[in-house]
Amino acid sequence: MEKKVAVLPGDGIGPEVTEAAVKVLEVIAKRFGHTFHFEHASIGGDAIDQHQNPLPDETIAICEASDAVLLGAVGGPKWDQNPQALRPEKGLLAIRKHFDLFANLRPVKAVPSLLHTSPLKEENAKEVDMLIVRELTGGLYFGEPSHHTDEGAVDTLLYTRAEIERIVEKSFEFAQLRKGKIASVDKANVLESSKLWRKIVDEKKVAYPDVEVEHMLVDSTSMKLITNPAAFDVILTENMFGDILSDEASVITGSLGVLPSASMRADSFGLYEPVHGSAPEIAGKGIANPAATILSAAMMLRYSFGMEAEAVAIEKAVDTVFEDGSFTADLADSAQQALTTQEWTEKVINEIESQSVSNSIMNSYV
Ligand SMILES: NC(=O)c1ccc[n+]([C@@H]2O[C@H](COP(=O)([O-])OP(=O)(O)OC[C@H]3O[C@@H](n4cnc5c(N)ncnc54)[C@H](O)[C@@H]3O)[C@@H](O)[C@H]2O)c1
Ligand SMILES: CC(C)[C@H](C(=O)O)[C@@H](O)C(=O)O
Ligand SMILES: [Mg+2]
Repeated sequence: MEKKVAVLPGDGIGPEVTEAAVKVLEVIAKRFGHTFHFEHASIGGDAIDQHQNPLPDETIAICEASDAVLLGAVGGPKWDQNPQALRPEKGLLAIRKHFDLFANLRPVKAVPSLLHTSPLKEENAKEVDMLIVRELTGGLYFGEPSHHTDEGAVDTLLYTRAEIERIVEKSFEFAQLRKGKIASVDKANVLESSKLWRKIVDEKKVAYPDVEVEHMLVDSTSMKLITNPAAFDVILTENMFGDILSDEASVITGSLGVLPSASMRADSFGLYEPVHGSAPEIAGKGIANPAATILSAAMMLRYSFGMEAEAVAIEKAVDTVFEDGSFTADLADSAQQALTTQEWTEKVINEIESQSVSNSIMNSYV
């Protein structure tokens, strides 16, 4: 297959981790006989510096001409004092909105070889396998009015029925493919938008009798994520709650550096990015963990290109490298044992290449 991928490295560690993921995708292309065309474009602070715009038209055009987008991260102290329209984060919100990427999938799965780094007791963490389905193009992030003066400030939490219905349906579809359990997380004891959210979840669940639904409040959910994370299958929630709960859930698995994400719309086009940000304090040192971006690339292969075997090849290689005890600094026991971003990526690449050898040996016996 031939596919076009727009690569938006962004800021901080973004360029380091996207470079790693592109290298892995190139190896996958070679091993499985595909052609991936990569076109790089700017977003975030990088785009502000070059074009005075966190999401230039040229970047949108490159993404529109692509089958999927791979993004690193945006933001950093350099742009923190900029006016709102020139904040790197605006570029990220704008690209999500422009492409109508309403469904943000954030899988959180315990990796046995990382459990030593989790602050949770091993018996609590080891069975964790959840999918956070976060609404991504509505809610507080986009509601108008939204502005501030020195005397006051306003943000607006707005959800339309249609916006809620489509994310609720997505979460039911995913629950049917998993353990059939949804925790729909809201703040219906206070927020009007959450009351409508609950009503729509209840309406929709009639069509999915095989799925069990529990409504949960976001405050106690954040506690249960720590005390009993294995109890969750699909967590369905709105934009802001999903942002916070996914960073919290990353702690269970050991590091924010291993959590991937996919942002999808109704068709197969998607944007793939790590859950983490631009980590400015470690940027340029070559020590960032590229696993989250490499695993996001695997999600791209699965959801945008329908390449399941290729996605599994990456996921297996990442697991094997962790099992071998190879870690970047965020997960290593000591600085001496830590691999650089490049060294760790090379291990994943070698692993994929050795899978190819064992597969061809297998094939020669069939
Ligand atoms: N999707 C995105 O582009 C995105 C997401 C979150 C934050 N941000 C932006 O990133 C900037 C920094 O935000 P922050 O510090 O709150 O969050 P962050 O996710 O960048 O970092 C949080 C912590 O995790 C560590 N970390 C994150 N990714 C890592 C990796 N791959 N390897 C090793 N360690 C890693 C960092 O060093 C830091 O200690 C802000 O400007 C924020 O707006 C962007
Ligand atoms: C950078 C920020 C706008 C973004 C968000 O809140 O969605 C980030 O935290 C994320 O999780 O992707
Ligand atoms: Mg976040």
